[in-house]
Amino acid sequence: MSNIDEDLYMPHQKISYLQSRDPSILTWNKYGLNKVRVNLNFSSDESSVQSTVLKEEEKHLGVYLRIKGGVEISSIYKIEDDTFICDLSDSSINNKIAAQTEEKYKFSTIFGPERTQRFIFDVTVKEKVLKFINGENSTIMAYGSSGSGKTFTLIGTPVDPGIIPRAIKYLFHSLPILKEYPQAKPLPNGQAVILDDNQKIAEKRETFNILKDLPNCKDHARAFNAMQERLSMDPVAVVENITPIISLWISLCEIYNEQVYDLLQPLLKGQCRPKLKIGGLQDNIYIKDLKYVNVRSGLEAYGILQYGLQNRNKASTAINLQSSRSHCIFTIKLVQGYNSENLLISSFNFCDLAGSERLKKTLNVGDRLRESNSINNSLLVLGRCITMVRDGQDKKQNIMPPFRESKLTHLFQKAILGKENIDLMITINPSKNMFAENQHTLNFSAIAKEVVIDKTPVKVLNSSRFLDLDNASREDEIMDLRYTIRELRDKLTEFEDENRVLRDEKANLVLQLSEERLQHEEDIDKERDHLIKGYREMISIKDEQIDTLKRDNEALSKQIRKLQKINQLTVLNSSDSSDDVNNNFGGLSNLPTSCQNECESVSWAKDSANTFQESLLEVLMVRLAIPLRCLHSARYRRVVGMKRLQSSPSVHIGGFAVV
Ligand SMILES: Nc1ncnc2c1ncn2[C@@H]1O[C@H](COP(=O)(O)OP(=O)(O)OP(=O)(O)O)[C@@H](O)[C@H]1O
Repeated sequence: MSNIDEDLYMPHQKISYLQSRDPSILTWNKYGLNKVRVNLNFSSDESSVQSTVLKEEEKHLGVYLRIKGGVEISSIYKIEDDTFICDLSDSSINNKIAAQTEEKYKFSTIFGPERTQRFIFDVTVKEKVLKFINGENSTIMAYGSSGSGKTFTLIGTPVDPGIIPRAIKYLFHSLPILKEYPQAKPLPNGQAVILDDNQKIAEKRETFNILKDLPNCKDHARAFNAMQERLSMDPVAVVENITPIISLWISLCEIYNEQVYDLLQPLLKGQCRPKLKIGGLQDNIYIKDLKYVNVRSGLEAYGILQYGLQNRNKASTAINLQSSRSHCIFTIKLVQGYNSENLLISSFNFCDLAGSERLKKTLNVGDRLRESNSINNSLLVLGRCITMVRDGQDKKQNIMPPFRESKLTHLFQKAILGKENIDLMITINPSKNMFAENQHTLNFSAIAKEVVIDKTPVKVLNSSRFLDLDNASREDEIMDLRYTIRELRDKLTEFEDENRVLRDEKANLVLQLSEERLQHEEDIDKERDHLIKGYREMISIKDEQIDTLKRDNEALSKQIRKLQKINQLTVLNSSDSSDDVNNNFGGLSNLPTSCQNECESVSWAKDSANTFQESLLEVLMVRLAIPLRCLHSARYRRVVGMKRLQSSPSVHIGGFAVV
């Protein structure tokens, strides 16, 4: 250890608490009530590990129910010991499907709204922490609808910490002081390696770097210290046969929209959080490249947890102002032993599932809707997997549930199959308007409660195969390759299915297109025929009009010719010798042929019944300038074809008043 630079860890003033010891460590064993001796069993003989006799209750998955506090409990719910009863006869819940009057759900323990965080921790987790120190793996999963209190139960608040901070506290309370530098590190594939001096320094620097970036670290430190004071009187467990190698590591990741992200990975400005892959096979599924951060005290672990939680995807929905939009997995790993050949690795997973959501209630759209769909889908797969495990166990059949359909079930398949300690913390909001959500959650819990744990949890021991990193990584590579082959095969089948669907869709579209084209052509033909018919009709109407006009024109020309003759006669016989009349009538005798056209064009513009007469008058008065009084004579009237001209002294023609 000589080359380790002690100055490297000189605490920055702001994070000085990180280097101080937990008060719990200083008071370690001071309140040593109910001491528990933990005996580490390093025997690699599995039969010795499996010889432990399970209690009847432990043979099934542990399913706890927590009823949310601070809300009015609906009268339809009743608690009788460990049984939760829903009164389905209540008309207000409008449950049309219900055939029976009540539904009963049995749980390992029911925590009413009055139960404190501490009580819940004591019942559900405390003993598991000791098992964890003793080398066993455990998982606690919080399941419930959005806003029912999953995050509150697991994380809690600074004044009312949940299961995880209490577990951290209790763990460090029970362990002796850990060495300044970690001696061994867990590998992603579940094994562990001994660290050399440089690696030890690098790991310690990593922890320091994360904590120095933690905003509000003083608040977190204060919250944690306050919690420690409250917990200091708790009974502690004491590990008596401590091994020379003992290191604690934590990781935090989330499954968001079916992608795994490392929440402890510090990012540069503008850098996106990288997506992680899942590796391994069957009983050894793990997240590749997930970061494990070394911690030496509860305070450090709490700080790192807070750092990661700040990176978690949260958003406001109509149901919960701070709704978790992802499944979040917090893992504590403990590596203990004597040398690389005798290392025992245990892990404790805390999984805060995102809440199931009814889209009608959350009013989600856009990103929130996409998240809801992905959350609901993965919870649906979880439900299907648990149901199939239960059914398989019932019928003693080897059914393989669709674990790979979601990242969550893929990761926890060993625990769901009952090969590892797993407990479910079911949370419900007991208000009446959450009835449908609660029924769904309770039905899920009823199935989960029947899953049998078929093996005593097996301890993970380092075997000689994993003695050095080279071997471990080669083993890892083989597993990776196997996994990739399987993944590629799955993808190929998926692609083939998709391809078939697409081909069918294409054929349908081509058919549809040709049908539409035919239909379109028919429409065009119909339209064209219709237009042609219309034009033809219009042409025949116009022809008729032309004929009428021609006839009118001929009649007009006849009249004009008659007028010309009359005019000549009038000039010869007229008793009216006024100059005007003479001039005009003289002009009329020389009436040019264009005058006939004038008459014609005027009559064209008219549309009244007397068109022809009016046109004639117009020609006589305007073009030939025959005074109105002359037109009153019987001769003109006869020519024009009118019995009598208007008595009015003026006639309006073409907008001009002719007097
Ligand atoms: N047992 C309880 N007593 C008092 N308050 C509670 C309790 N459980 C939850 N709450 C409060 O209810 C609100 C919603 O709780 P929480 O965020 O834990 O729900 P959730 O189930 O995690 O929701 P989501 O799935 O949307 O993330 C929070 O303000 C929390 O403090």
